[in-house]
Amino acid sequence: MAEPAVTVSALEKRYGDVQALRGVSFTVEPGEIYGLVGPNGAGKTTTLRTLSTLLTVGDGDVTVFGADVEAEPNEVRKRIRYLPEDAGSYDNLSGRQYLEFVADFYDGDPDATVERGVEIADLADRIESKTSEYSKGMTRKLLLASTIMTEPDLAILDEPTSGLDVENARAIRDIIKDFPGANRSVLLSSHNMLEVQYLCDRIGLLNEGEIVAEGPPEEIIERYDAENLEEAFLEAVA
Ligand SMILES: Nc1ncnc2c1ncn2[C@@H]1O[C@H](COP(=O)(O)OP(=O)(O)OP(=O)(O)O)[C@@H](O)[C@H]1O
Repeated sequence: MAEPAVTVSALEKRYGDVQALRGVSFTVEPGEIYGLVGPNGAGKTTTLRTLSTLLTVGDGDVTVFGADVEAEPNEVRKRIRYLPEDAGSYDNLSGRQYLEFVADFYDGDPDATVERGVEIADLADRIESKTSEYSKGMTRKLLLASTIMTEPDLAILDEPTSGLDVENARAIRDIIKDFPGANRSVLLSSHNMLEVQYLCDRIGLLNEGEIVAEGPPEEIIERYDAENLEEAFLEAVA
């Protein structure tokens, strides 16, 4: 079997007195969209930031394509791109200039990378406008495009559609759904149950630092004899 994109094993994390993660374990397979879903404060961002090598591992083991995030962070960084929930672009650059700026950090033909980004962002001639003039939805599309235009093996996306209207959220979801290939994976977080049901091959329901249920969304719904994922979540934490 192919090496997992991600393995998280018994991950614990504490911030002072707050126990944010209490033994979280899951894997993400190549080609898979995996969603961590749960309420505010469940530990989603903490998990994603640990995988992205931005936080130390408290306890447990975390690997990305077989590389340990603490022992080999540079190996991990070569394979991933991380889009934080609160990411911004540079106000004085146009959308295209921002994509050019990002493309220069990565291998590959920068022109081809930028063209891919322009196509993914799908902002028509507004790609030439300064990003300070973008709406929230336009900015998010640009940032998502800049994240996946470099074709990382693993895209880690924190709340990719948070705060967006229905149309922009749908556009972002479609971009994400189109991204994985045989060897490319997506790990995303969301508190939107409908979103993960639409997007994800498998999900982990995270609550108070623990995964309370895991599997394909339909299987979880069936397991709890629920109408939808929201109801299944409430059953799982009851
Ligand atoms: N830098 C920090 N210092 C102290 N506590 C923190 C810090 N970052 C997160 N926490 C705490 O850790 C827990 C998990 O937070 P985290 O941000 O990982 O949750 P989340 O599921 O991403 O939430 P949200 O959906 O609101 O973004 C929360 O109790 C939070 O208050």
